[in-house]
Amino acid sequence: MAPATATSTIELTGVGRTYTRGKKTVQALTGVDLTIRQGEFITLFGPSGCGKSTLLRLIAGLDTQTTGDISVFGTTPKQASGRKDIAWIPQSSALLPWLDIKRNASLSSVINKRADRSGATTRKPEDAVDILNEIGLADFLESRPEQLSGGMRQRASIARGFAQGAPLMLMDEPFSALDELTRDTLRLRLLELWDRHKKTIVFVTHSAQEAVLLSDRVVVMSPRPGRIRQVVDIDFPRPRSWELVETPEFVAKVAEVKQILWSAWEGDE
Ligand SMILES: Nc1ncnc2c1ncn2[C@@H]1O[C@H](COP(=O)(O)OP(=O)(O)OP(=O)(O)O)[C@@H](O)[C@H]1O
Repeated sequence: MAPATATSTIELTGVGRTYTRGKKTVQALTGVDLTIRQGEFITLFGPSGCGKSTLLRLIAGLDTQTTGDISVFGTTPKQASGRKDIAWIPQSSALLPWLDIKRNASLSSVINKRADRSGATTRKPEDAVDILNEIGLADFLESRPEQLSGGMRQRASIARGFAQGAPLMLMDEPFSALDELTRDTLRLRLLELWDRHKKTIVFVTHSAQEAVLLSDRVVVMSPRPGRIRQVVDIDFPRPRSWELVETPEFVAKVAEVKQILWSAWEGDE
């Protein structure tokens, strides 16, 4: 395994994942080499079936690679997950319906007390109410999930992830079920939180525009078998705003990222 450097959070070396069901074999990922730096916002971008979620699940320790090595903060993903150093933000908010938003967002502090007492974790739990305020839910702390819109529920889910205090956050298409206007707002809110709380974020999306707006680097992937085509640096200054999206440079960068994807597909045929 490649040694993790002081500034690297995640090292993936020759990572592959093959699923076998009966006589059928699916090579979901092959030959993935990637180093993710501490504090980086990195996005996995590609079409359906290129292995984005598989890769995220491997980093989370929810699944195990068939080949290669993964190091998260110098240990296996499962060990990092056991230390509560990884927060997972799912596609749908997955809040507990019988708890109000404040209690939902605070839940991890209650659940993870044992890991905190062991002293092994590097996570620093944060006040859930502070983060709910930051993400614009100050007036809804006592509301239950069913009383909120889909966008508000997803905000609460993101707040819960940040309140957990894990240094690494894995986000699997967290905005995909939301309408375009809500997505636009939440993208910027997420960037503000990331900037203030200094997390490493690995984010999965189908949207080239979302990938370019949010990321320091975009990992462009292609399917059959799932692999990395190219890693694209996104150098636009931060903080980023909607004015950036209108600029010719931004539009050109989105086109460049899409072009890498299309050329990968043409190469497959
Ligand atoms: N548990 C599993 N058993 C068998 N095949 C699987 C399993 N999980 C994923 N696959 C296959 O692995 C490939 C990659 O799937 P994965 O969900 O990682 O892709 P994705 O890029 O996240 O797709 P999407 O954007 O649609 O979520 C697909 O061909 C999928 O059918």
